Order: sequence, then structure tokens, then C-alpha cells
Amino acid sequence: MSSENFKPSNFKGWEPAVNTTPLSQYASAKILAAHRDRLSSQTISGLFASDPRRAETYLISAAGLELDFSKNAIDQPLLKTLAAMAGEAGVAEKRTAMVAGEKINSSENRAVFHTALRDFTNSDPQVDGESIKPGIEDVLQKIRILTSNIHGGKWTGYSGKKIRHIINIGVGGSFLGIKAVLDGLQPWQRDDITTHYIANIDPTELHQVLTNIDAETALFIVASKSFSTLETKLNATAARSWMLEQGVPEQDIHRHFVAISSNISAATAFGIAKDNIFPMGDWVGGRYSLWSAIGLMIPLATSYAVFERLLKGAGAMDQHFLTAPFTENMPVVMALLGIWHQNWLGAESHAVIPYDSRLTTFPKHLQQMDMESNGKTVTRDGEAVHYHTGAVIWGDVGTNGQHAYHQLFHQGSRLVPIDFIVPLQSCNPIGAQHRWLVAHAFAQSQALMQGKNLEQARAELANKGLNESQLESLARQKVIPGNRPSNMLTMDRLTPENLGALVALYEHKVFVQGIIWNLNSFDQWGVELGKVLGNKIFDCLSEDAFSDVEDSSTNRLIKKFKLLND
Ligand SMILES: O=P(O)(O)OC[C@H]1O[C@](O)(CO)[C@@H](O)[C@@H]1O
Repeated sequence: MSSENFKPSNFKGWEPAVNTTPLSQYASAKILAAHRDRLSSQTISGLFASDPRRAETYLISAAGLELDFSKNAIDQPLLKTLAAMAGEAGVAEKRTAMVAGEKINSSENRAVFHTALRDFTNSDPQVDGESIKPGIEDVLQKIRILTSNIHGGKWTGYSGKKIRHIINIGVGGSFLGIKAVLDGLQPWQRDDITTHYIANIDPTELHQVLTNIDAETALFIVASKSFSTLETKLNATAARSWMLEQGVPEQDIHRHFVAISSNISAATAFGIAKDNIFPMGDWVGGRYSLWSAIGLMIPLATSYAVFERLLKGAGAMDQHFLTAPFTENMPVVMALLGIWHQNWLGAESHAVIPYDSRLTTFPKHLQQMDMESNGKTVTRDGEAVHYHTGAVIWGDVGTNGQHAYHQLFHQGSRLVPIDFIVPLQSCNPIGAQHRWLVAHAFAQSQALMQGKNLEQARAELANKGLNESQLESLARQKVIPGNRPSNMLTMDRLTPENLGALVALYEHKVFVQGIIWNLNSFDQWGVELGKVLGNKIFDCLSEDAFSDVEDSSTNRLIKKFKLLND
């Protein structure tokens, strides 16, 4: 499907004008359409054949990462035009505004300043004319002290035993980033601490964690920027009750609960001791908050030094993002390629496939970071968009995917651009396993590009001795179109620094795309309606008599639930 076929007006109540040129507010968009026509007669393999230096030309190194984007159907004129569009959209100006602490989250009137949390330069980040550096340093110091006290046994549970189980209670941005990072930091995790997560409101999750910990050695971290998230509040209340049931004296419960929030009064009202609350500024967005005190579990499960290395890696990517020209800027180039694929070539999703088991949760973190940021259809100025915005982000680790959905990548009818993420050295080398893993990653991107034509398929089958009539139909089924784009993102090893840079890379990619699509990437009004209706339906499920909600399907479901549960 090309973008021209996208007809949002098929959806009632959401009828923006459909423009035949996507992003036509930019002069460069018209030229991009011409580039698409020009390049439609080329293949990626053909571009390699005509340029022996292609692999070096379409390569960016920054902050320990290397992006090889040569296996995309792009050339220099196209790249320059895409970069010009970023210029027209005001990416540079917005980038400056972000790191100047301006309130670019206009609908919530907030600054977007997660970069200040990992800024190890001599700059003085300010919000509302006030330096936020002293506050950042105070919180880091508080984290450092708690980490040292827990590891050193100075902070113990009520019975004097060392803390052995740390449980993060938080959801969305107060969960996914922490889990993605801690999975990545597995070689740096302490042996004497086990980490657990309670995110979902599903009681099964709570049950599974509570049956695997021991109250005397448990520390719960209630992570909630707003301290109003239903899931987190309910789970924290349940965990508190469970601790009391296990015999933790009420007066000692504070030794088992800490919280992170920008809503100190709500955390205090919940019963968290004031000294145990780690504040965060409202200038940190939830999905960008792992760098703040929300990431507390990271140093607790590893060490403060590792947390700092993670921050420094992200800071190095920030510096690259802030200074490199657009055509040599890793997040900008990834953002532009994404927009090219979504808006000009009709891709609807984007797959992220890490070839490292430690990055299993990373695509999930990206789903929140990207889809909650750019899953929008109204511009910053309240106008309906006339183009596709955020892609469906998905993925899982290779090689598992090769035995599942990679078939669709190779022969499916949809275009799915892919980021392969490959650490070139393993932290857990066993035999030739890692060499095989990397071989498969490289082979996937090569196969996607090269494909297999009918002649090749015929020749293969003829070699196997198939006769003409058997051969023809089978050969067609074995054709692999090829010419499918992918990025190869490599690093020497998955170190704390490289992991920090990787997460920051995608944050900036999402930022750039949001600017070009003219969205406010920092609010999430879409999730609110479900919360409101959830409250209403909860009342219906709980009350003896309930007045019908608007549709008969939901009414029937409510009645069925009540029949089974009341
Ligand atoms: O940290 P909080 O305030 O509990 O919010 C959790 C998550 O809920 C959301 O607001 C919406 O689902 C996310 O943006 C956020 O990360």
C-alpha cells in the first residue's frame, strides 16, 4: 500500500483531508515523491554493484555504536532531501529548545529534559530560569547512599537480615525501561540480590512474585511519577498488606518500602516515609524516566558505578545527536529512514530484532517509547494530520524470530523495515554459539536484500533432479523478492555505556520523527479514555444492580462476569 492509498476518512469521527503528497507542508516532500519514482527502478543490490564504497558511505559511528544503513534503497540525493525535510521541520530548533529546558510538551506545559539527567558536561540545565543541576545531584547522592547501605548491610529488613529481594512496583515507563536495562546488564548483576517486577494489575503477577520472595529480606520500590496510577497503587497496597500478614511490624514497614515520584504528597499520603521518597522533576516524561530516580533498581541490582556508566553512554549519544550534521547523525538518519518507509513506501510497522538474549525486553520498551509518543493523529496545533504517523513497533530476539515471523519479512506481502541489533562479542561465550548467532544476523539482512529470483530457484531444483512439470510451480513458491530494507546496528559488546547509548539513540529517533510529523510526542491523552471507562465498568462489575452501559456487547460481558463471580 502506498501512502496515497491511506484513507483516514474511512473512520467516522476522524476525517482529516487526505493529501496526495505525504507531509506536503514541506517543500522537500514534493522532491521526495520524485526520488521515489526515480529509485523505484533500482534495487538495493544494484546500488551496491554501482558503488564499491557504499558500505563505508552509509555508515555512522557514535557513542560506541555503528549504524550500517547501506542496505536501504537510498542514495545521496534522497538522503540529502530527507535531511532537508528535517531542516524544514525545525528539528535543529526543537532540539535546541529541548536541551534549553523549554516547555516543548505544550499540552501539559512541561519541559522535556531527560537529557539533563545524563549530562556530564559543565552545562547548567535550567527550567523556569532555575538550575536543576543541584536537585539532580542531590537525588544521585541519595541513590548512592541507599545503594551503599543496602549492599553494605547498613539498611536491613525489620529483623536485621540483609535485603535480598528487590521488587519494582510500577507500570509503563516506570517498569519497561528498568527491566529492559537490567536484562541488558545481566553480567553486572549482583549474586546476592534477586529482582522482581509487579507491573500488571493481574493478580497472577502479584501472586507469582509474592510466592517467590521472603518478607524479611524484601524491599519494594513503588515507582510512579504521578503516584496516581491505579495498577501501581493497588499493587503497592496489596504488597503492603501481604508484608503485614507475613509478620512485619507496622512500625518497621518503612524499612521495606521506598518510592519514587514527582507527587511527594501522594506518596506520603500512601504511607511511604518521607526520607524514603526519591523525588523526580515533572520535566522527566514517564517513558524517558529510567535515567531518573525511577531507575533506582538499576544501581541496587548492579552498582552505582554501573548506573553511572549507563548514564554516561546515554550522555555520549546526546552529544552526538546535538552536534552531528543531519546526514551523519545516527538518530536523525534512523528517523528519516523510518519516515521514508512509512510515509513514502507504505510500510506500516517497524521491527527491531536484537541478536542478544539480554535485549529481549528492549523491543517492548521501544513499543512504549515510540508508540505512546507518536501514536497520534492531531498535530501540536490541534489540526488533524493527513499522513501516517507512528509505526507499529514490534520484535523479539533472533534467532528465535527466524523460525517464526521472519518468513513474512522474506516473502510476505507487506514491507517491514528492520533494525538488527548485534553485539559483536558475547559476554557469555560458549563454543561457537555466538559466531553462529552473528552469522545468522548478517545472513538475514543479506537474504532480505538479495532474495532469490526465479532462475536461481529453477536452477536449484533442477540440480536436485526435479522434472520440468514439478519444477515450475515449486520454483515460483521458492522465489524470494529481496530488495527489503534493513539497518544493521552493531557494537563491540553490550556494555553499560553501549546500552545507555542504544536507549538514547531510539529516544532521539522518536523525538525527530515527532517533530517532522508535527506531533507533541510527550503527552498520551489516548490512554485516558480507557482508564475512565475502566472505572465505570469496575463499578458495574462490583455493584448488585447496574445501569446499562451504552452498548449491548459490553452489557452482555458484564452480566456474564457477574453470573460467574457474584
Ligand atoms: O509513573 P506513573 O505516573 O505511574 O505512570 C506510568 C505510566 O502510565 C502512563 O502515563 C500511561 O500509560 C505512562 O506514560 C507512564 O509511564
